[in-house]
Amino acid sequence: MQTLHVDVAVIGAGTAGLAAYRAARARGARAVLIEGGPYGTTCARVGCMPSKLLIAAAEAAHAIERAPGFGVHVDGPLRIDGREVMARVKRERDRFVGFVLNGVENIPEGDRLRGNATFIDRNTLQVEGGARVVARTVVIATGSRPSVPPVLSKLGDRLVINDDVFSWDDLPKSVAVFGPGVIGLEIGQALARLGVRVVILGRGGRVGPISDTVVRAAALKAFAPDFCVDPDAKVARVERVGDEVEIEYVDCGGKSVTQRFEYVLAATGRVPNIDRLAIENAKLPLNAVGAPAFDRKTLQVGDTPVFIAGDAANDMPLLHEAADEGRIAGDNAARFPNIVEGDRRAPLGIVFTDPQIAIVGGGCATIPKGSFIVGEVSFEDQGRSRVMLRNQGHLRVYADSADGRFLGAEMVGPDAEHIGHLLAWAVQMRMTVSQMLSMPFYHPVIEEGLRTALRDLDANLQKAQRLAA
Ligand SMILES: Cc1cc2nc3c(=O)[nH]c(=O)nc-3n(C[C@H](O)[C@H](O)[C@H](O)COP(=O)(O)OP(=O)(O)OC[C@H]3O[C@@H](n4cnc5c(N)ncnc54)[C@H](O)[C@@H]3O)c2cc1C
Ligand SMILES: NC(=O)c1ccc[n+]([C@@H]2O[C@H](COP(=O)([O-])OP(=O)(O)OC[C@H]3O[C@@H](n4cnc5c(N)ncnc54)[C@H](O)[C@@H]3O)[C@@H](O)[C@H]2O)c1
Repeated sequence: MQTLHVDVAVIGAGTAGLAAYRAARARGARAVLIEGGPYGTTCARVGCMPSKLLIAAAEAAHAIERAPGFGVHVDGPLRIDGREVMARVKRERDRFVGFVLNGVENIPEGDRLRGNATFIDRNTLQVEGGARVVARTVVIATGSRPSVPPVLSKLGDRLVINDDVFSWDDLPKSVAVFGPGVIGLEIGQALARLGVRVVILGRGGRVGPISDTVVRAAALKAFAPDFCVDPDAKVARVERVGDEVEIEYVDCGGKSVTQRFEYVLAATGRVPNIDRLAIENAKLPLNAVGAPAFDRKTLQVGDTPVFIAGDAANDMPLLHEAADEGRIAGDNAARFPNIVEGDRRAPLGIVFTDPQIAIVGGGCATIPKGSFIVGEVSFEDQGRSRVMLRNQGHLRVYADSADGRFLGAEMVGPDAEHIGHLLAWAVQMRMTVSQMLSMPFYHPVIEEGLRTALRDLDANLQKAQRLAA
């Protein structure tokens, strides 16, 4: 068996792994990139990009359905060709994957190892059916996979995950989505707008990444016309019957119903791929949930020569965070033991539903209770939003009650992807609410709604300061 001696071994050629490999190489390290599955990254193959392509088709259909509200009519019924929809999703997806594959092909062949890696010890990896790799340092960048609850595990080929959706040649007639998280809401709403009968059933009351109850209520109100989304559903039975799945549940009208669906989509969360690495052989320090304990600024696991990045780390399982973490981990793996802290950005999460959701600064659940003041605005009467018939949703903004520093926001509403960016930049620049209000606001724009929320926050800050004096 061949044994390779390298400086840095990166496990996983996804977004984090590719960034780690490139950062290690940039520092002059001899590095290898080990991949057990298909090249192309989760984001491009079955994640960010195909989901946004499906959503884009749904937006086109929805724009036609909304047009009569402006007095614009398309005579004749709307026709959605599921085969054409899926063909475009896959064609464009393949283009994005192609760019990643080109990048992988540019990596010297000797640096690319194929097969699943497992730990023999902290510095030694076995590549399944291939070489043994002895490395000065290792970067774990193995991503995540869907976690399927036992109640769905007996549905055979009627149970699908996100990967399966993007391999469909045609749209199905009906889908029951389990999990009103980010994936469930994005894919569920897109399918519903493309004419698929959809129900979204959750557990525990969560809606996407929202933690503010006012914003959560506004989101449920906004999504209601598209489908029944019950974040804490009472599901009595899930059973395969022939080529369908029969579900007995309490619907959004409070009625107990039994309905059949062509597919069940499991969107019930993702688990990091760290359980198939024989990680126990590396004797790494573990956290409370049994995962490697690491420093989020250096990505080092304890004081070991092992680093972790991307969804495998399960800190902020988002694309831009995976890229940042990969870069920091790869750089530090090459510098080891002289590691440095990398820059982390202000937290920002966006859900591409309609209306969109944005969570800035980690949202209100991450700010200690009693230490912040809230300002808010409803978009129902916001000028530009009404002009465009997109007047739904709510924005809540939070500031430090001691010094007026802006801390974050939660929003469901029009153009939340753009408002979210403005607000995340303000968090990262450590701006105060009055500094934000001194910035330009054009007329008539959706950002005027943001100004209303900031003015409300400013007034509430002043009130709190007067009361404290
Ligand atoms: C449907 C969906 C939509 C999404 N949309 C967005 C979005 O709009 N915006 C956003 O920011 N994020 C989005 N995400 C999240 C984003 O895709 C992930 O955070 C990101 O892709 C994680 O990158 P990664 O490098 O950690 O993992 P991956 O890209 O999954 O790479 C991990 C790699 O490791 C390999 N591997 C695993 N185990 C081993 C082993 N033992 N040996 C060798 N190789 C191994 C895997 O085969 C894989 O190629 C979405 C995710 C999904 C599922
Ligand atoms: N736009 C984006 O940035 C984007 C899009 C898609 C995915 N992602 C990433 O992928 C991650 C995973 O997404 P996800 O939607 O799978 O997870 P999630 O954690 O966002 O949501 C999972 C949902 O499933 C529910 N749930 C759990 N068990 C259940 C059960 N037995 N029955 C019904 N509901 C159940 C949970 O309460 C939660 O609401 C996200 O956290 C995000 O980081 C990001």
